[in-house]
Amino acid sequence: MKTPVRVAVTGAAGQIGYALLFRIASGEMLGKDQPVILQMLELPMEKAQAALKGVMMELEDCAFPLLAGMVGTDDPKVAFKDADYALLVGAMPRGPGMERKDLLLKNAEIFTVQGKALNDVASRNVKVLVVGNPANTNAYIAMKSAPSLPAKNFTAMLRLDHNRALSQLASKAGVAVADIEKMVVWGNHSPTMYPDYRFATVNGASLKDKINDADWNANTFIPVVGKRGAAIIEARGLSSAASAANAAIDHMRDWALGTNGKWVTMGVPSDGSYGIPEGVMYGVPVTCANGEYTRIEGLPVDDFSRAAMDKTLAELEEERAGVAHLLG
Ligand SMILES: NC(=O)c1ccc[n+]([C@@H]2O[C@H](COP(=O)([O-])OP(=O)(O)OC[C@H]3O[C@@H](n4cnc5c(N)ncnc54)[C@H](O)[C@@H]3O)[C@@H](O)[C@H]2O)c1
Ligand SMILES: O=C(O)C[C@H](O)C(=O)O
Repeated sequence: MKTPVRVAVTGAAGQIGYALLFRIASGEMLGKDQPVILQMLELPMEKAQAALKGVMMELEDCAFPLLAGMVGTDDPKVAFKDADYALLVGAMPRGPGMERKDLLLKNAEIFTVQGKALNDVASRNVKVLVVGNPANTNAYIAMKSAPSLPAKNFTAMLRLDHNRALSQLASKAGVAVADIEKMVVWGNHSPTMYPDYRFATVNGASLKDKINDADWNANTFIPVVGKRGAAIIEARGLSSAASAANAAIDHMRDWALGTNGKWVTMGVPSDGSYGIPEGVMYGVPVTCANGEYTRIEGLPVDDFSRAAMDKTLAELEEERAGVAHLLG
């Protein structure tokens, strides 16, 4: 049996937490031979802590063979202590009348505190995934608040967008999701993201050629994927949870266990390639092996793509400027 690893999850009593924790404890994220210790963070409010207690009781009742321990806390330094993996899900939701800017600032406070706590107490190899919105900028804030951890350890979740794009493409082209390779989603996890299937293949053949519909790409595919989160909220009255948790599992599993050469999308601090300034937390195609991600470099960028990639970059730069004064 392997030594247990420590997995911190924030917002553990929320919707995504409820769809996520049981799958981590059953081995779907890190493998069926990897014991885990769950370190769960919730707000100090009585209701949140009571709900967390209930989730922990249910985890106990599953008698998961891989669940080697559990910690429930309202203290980030307890939740992140020696954490090998940290899934930052908890965030302040947008309330009535709240501007995007207000949301950004409220979350900036949360992710500054959590970034500092990770910096102080987490494993030096901790792999951090930020799910809570605005995910890219929250990840950027956490990264900047943790100067003694490598910047590459901080990532933002674009995988839900990647998976949404795969399903839309599979349905349009009448092919199996599993047969599509080399899909990319560039930029911010927001409606400005740019899902890009120029390089995608199905069983080795070009998917773009097979679909051959530029109008569908610009006027249906890109907006449908970009606005899918809002469509789910409209339909359910709540934001996506099971699919978001599933994407978080996909992201962490691939990062930890590898993709066997398959491209996946991760929001990672830019290395300056593709004209994206260094440090911006931007969705790019990667492969993963041996616990590390490697960007796919050198893809051609045509005029349409340049405009789309710059639009989502401009939004990220605006978000970054909005929180710059908090980051010192
Ligand atoms: N990146 C993505 O693709 C994606 C997809 C879906 C949802 N999301 C985002 O994920 C976040 C969580 O969604 P949800 O549906 O689970 O929300 P939720 O409101 O059901 O749960 C969030 C939980 O986080 C807790 N929380 C808030 N601030 C916290 C803090 N500082 N520390 C610890 N816990 C805290 C709350 O008490 C709550 O229990 C939201 O920001 C949502 O917009 C992102
Ligand atoms: O779109 C949202 O606000 C929720 C979430 O980020 C999603 O993409 O489902």
